[in-house]
Amino acid sequence: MSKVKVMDHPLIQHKIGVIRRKDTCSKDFRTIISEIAMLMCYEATRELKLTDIEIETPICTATVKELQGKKLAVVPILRAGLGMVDGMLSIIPSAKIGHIGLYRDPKTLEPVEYYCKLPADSEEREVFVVDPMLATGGSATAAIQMLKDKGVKHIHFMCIIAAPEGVKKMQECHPDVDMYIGALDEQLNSHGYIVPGLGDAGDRIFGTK
Ligand SMILES: O=P(O)(O)OC[C@H]1O[C@H](OP(=O)(O)OP(=O)(O)O)[C@H](O)[C@@H]1O
Ligand SMILES: O=c1cc[nH]c(=O)[nH]1
Ligand SMILES: [Mg+2]
Repeated sequence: MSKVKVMDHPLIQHKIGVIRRKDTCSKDFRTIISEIAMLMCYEATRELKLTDIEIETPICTATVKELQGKKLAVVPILRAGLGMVDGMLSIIPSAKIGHIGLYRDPKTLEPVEYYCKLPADSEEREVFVVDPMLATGGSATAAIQMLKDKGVKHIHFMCIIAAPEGVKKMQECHPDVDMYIGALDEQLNSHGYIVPGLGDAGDRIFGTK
């Protein structure tokens, strides 16, 4: 069964409180989404493996730690996932970026695929799929299936707000994928929006509604 880590860091919780407010403007919303993504990335990379290497300091030879093995990739689910990329790159600047385009059909709530472009060596990378919202789980499970179909094996999922329905669907469909969640909310409403949530993350990031 996948590991589910709900963030308890006070800075993350405070910032999530600010983006939930309906009067937080697009500019502030974008900035804070990026800051949360950076803080969550710090937590989500806590278990990356290290190896010892020998280096020369200006004083002597020393054994230091270096990230071992697999390189990293960040894969945002368009559009809203784009808002998390810069924050993550600010602390893992060498990560490659893939893009998966999916939108949720407003009537059926089913994900509709429109784009997929991944780094050439994604199969060898530790991939972090990012999207601020996990609602029914349709988009995240479909995106992760697209990655698996292309041979990606080491997948983690990061979202800022999750509904219990989405977490359950992820665990059923992808029990091998760890989940890092900023806040676990109560439920979905009849339109498939997370309650209390923060509304439509993509629209709030890009100012489209
Ligand atoms: O778990 P689900 O029920 O699939 O809902 C979550 C999805 O809905 C939102 O995207 P949206 O369809 O609004 O696209 P957008 O990012 O382009 O706004 C959100 O960013 C997720 O991708
Ligand atoms: O609450 C929700 C649900 C899906 N997508 C969003 O952006 N917000
Ligand atoms: Mg949207």
